[in-house]
Amino acid sequence: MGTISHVITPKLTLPHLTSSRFHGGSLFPHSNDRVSTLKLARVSRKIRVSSELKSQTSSTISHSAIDFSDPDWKAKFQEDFEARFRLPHITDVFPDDLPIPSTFCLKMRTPITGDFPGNYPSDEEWHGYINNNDRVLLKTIHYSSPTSAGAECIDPGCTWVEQWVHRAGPREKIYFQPEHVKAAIVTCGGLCPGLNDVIRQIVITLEIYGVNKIVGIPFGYRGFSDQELTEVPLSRKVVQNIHLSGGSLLGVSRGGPSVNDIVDSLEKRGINMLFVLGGNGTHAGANAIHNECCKRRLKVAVVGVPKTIDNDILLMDKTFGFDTAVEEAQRAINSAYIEAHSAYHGIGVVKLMGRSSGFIAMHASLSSGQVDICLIPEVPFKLHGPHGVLNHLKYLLQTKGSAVLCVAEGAGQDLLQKTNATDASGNAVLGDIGVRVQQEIKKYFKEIGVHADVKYIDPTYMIRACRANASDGILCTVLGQNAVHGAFAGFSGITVGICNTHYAYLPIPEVISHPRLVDPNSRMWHRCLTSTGQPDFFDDYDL
Ligand SMILES: Nc1ncnc2c1ncn2[C@@H]1O[C@H](COP(=O)(O)OP(=O)(O)O)[C@@H](O)[C@H]1O
Ligand SMILES: O=P(O)(O)OC[C@H]1O[C@](O)(COP(=O)(O)O)[C@@H](O)[C@@H]1O
Ligand SMILES: [Mg+2]
Repeated sequence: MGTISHVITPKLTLPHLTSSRFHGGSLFPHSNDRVSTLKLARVSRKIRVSSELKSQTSSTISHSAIDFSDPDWKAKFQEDFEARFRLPHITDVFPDDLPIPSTFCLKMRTPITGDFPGNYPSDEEWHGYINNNDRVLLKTIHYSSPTSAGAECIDPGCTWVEQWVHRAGPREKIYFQPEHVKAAIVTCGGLCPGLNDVIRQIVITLEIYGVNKIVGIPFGYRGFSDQELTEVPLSRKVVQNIHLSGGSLLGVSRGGPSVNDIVDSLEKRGINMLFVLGGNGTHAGANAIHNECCKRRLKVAVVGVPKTIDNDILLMDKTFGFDTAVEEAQRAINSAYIEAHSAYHGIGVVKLMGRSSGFIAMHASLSSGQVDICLIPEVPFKLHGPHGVLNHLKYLLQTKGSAVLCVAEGAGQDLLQKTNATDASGNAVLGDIGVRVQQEIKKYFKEIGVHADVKYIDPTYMIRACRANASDGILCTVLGQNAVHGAFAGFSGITVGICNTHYAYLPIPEVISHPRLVDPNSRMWHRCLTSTGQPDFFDDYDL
């Protein structure tokens, strides 16, 4: 694809009180500056972010290697970007593989007649296909300066550089004959609302292409090696109503067999399309499976659908299940609020999931409007001392009579004893910050002789075991369908996500290089601080 170059020439100017229309100049000299100074005084605590965190919150690229004195740096950057986001394809390994016309054509397949190859669509023109050169723009804001809120600039001058990724959807030509496909679906890691919706859509879409060998692998990657676990045959009939309940029809697990064993199992079972639903770990596994299949010259399409309520996958607007988890968390926060509000000097503490990313806690706090203190892993805090959480709670009891604190499970780990323990997937087992915060609050108020009625709510598993809400239901539907389109189009080692409201295919390594984190200098975190009214819980010299 050629590079499309844009010159930003702002034609639309917003009417402003300082414009010449207002005779005698501005009614409010420097009003803009003053308002923003006042407003931002509370929220613009530019948090000193470690360089590690900085690189993790900016979701595209490490720019340190770019030589900006080179007049061609922008073209080179875009070329490099295009190469990085190129989608691995079956023809990389099988260059002689020829595509056939797609069997996905809604016009031809309503009602589904089922038998192939006799029912391939005719030559009739249908405009429902995505062109392989279609692209989605990854970044849509032109920041005029690196100091603009949330700016993600590539060069010090904040040059506008377009970053295009591949558009998801059905292609006119496909690389698998439906009658030769055996498709498998596997769900790994922890639960997440919407898993059943995605399974359902994958099955339904595969059937529309004409696939009739579809199986589920039980209990995550473990199902590939455990002899006691047998494949689950899947069809539209089986999955018709599964989205009405939470969990996964197939079950989930952490840990499991080696990549070699998984690929052995794929070979033995004759699986040539694998749909992998999971988070960072699962995708690392999916990419390794894809690489191993390439190495063994197996024609297998491995396509991921990102699943994580933590919303910690890079580049995407959000992952499915996140919205539902935030919504479900409202019930816990509201209960904490009612309890705290109804008690004399009541303090409600709610612990929410979020291993390394505080998105659930931040969004749930923002959404509820009932939280006074939100603590997330990305922002350090102190419990004790004049600027600590406990002193602020005392202030809240004095001024409001009650308080609600929402803490993400990965927050404040520096305050807890490190265990070095890991789960079966190798994820660090975290100390319980919710319990610790609760204990410290009780101890503190006892010590200072102030009455405090502390209620602790831990809805952890409740927010992820529920059924997907309507908006997640739609997201799951589109992701599931696009996963199948991606596999039939011959892509492998890819995943599907929503980027700037459009659906895109992304090479797996680009989305899992590190967990996506809340940027403490982002507008969303600032909005959260404005909403809760909380101060900084650390001093500059603490960092
Ligand atoms: N780096 C990796 N390479 C291969 N497989 C992995 C890797 N990390 C995790 N896995 C496997 O992926 C599955 C899910 O990983 P886990 O971290 O528990 O959940 P999630 O995918 O939600 O992050 C597990 O079966 C685990 O063994
Ligand atoms: O008890 P489990 O199953 O290990 O799950 C706990 C973890 O699951 C999560 O909800 C999601 O993690 P995954 O994306 O790895 O599944 C984390 O927030 C949490 O730490
Ligand atoms: Mg994970």
